[in-house]
Amino acid sequence: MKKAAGFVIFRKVCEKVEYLLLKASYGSFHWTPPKGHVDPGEDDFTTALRETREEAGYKEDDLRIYKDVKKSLYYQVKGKPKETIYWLAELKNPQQEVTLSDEHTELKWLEKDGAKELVGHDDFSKLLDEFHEKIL
Ligand SMILES: Nc1ncnc2c1ncn2[C@@H]1O[C@H](COP(=O)(O)OP(=O)(O)OP(=O)(O)OP(=O)(O)OC[C@H]2O[C@@H](n3cnc4c(N)ncnc43)[C@H](O)[C@@H]2O)[C@@H](O)[C@H]1O
Repeated sequence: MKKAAGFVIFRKVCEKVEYLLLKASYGSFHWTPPKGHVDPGEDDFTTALRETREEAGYKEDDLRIYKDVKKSLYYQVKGKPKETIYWLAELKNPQQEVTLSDEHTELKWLEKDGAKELVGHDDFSKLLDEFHEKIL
């Protein structure tokens, strides 16, 4: 099965919790958190860190990672099954800007309901509700 891994990254701004979404520069121009394909021999967590560095410019030290808040989504891409694994992470410095790669054209920081609407997949909405409950 095709596998991807990444982080649902949030920041706290004036008591509000905002989630980071990136818009793909290809295909259906879909919005997701930073994540990407797990390379052969790479463990899922290493992939999540690598893809987040490549796609958003954030390093492990920039994040407060909730290692025990983790969930997989299962869906079909072009008729083939795919698993995408997310961990929850807080951006330590909410002012730190995203550096986009060529894989994305836009970014948004949105509160939970706006993020759910923009992504537009029920399983992601459920994940976000579950993760949101875990935020300290
Ligand atoms: N169509 C295309 N044209 C040109 N280059 C392409 C391409 N697709 C991929 N690439 C290349 O692949 C690279 C990306 O690879 P990676 O960056 O390594 O891998 P990825 O994030 O897992 O890829 P992708 O964006 O396709 O996955 P997602 O599951 O979000 O999204 C895959 C699909 O699943 C849908 N989806 C996302 N979440 C879903 C969910 N929860 N439920 C149902 N469908 C969902 C999305 O809307 C989307 O349609 C890019 O550099 C690009 O070059």
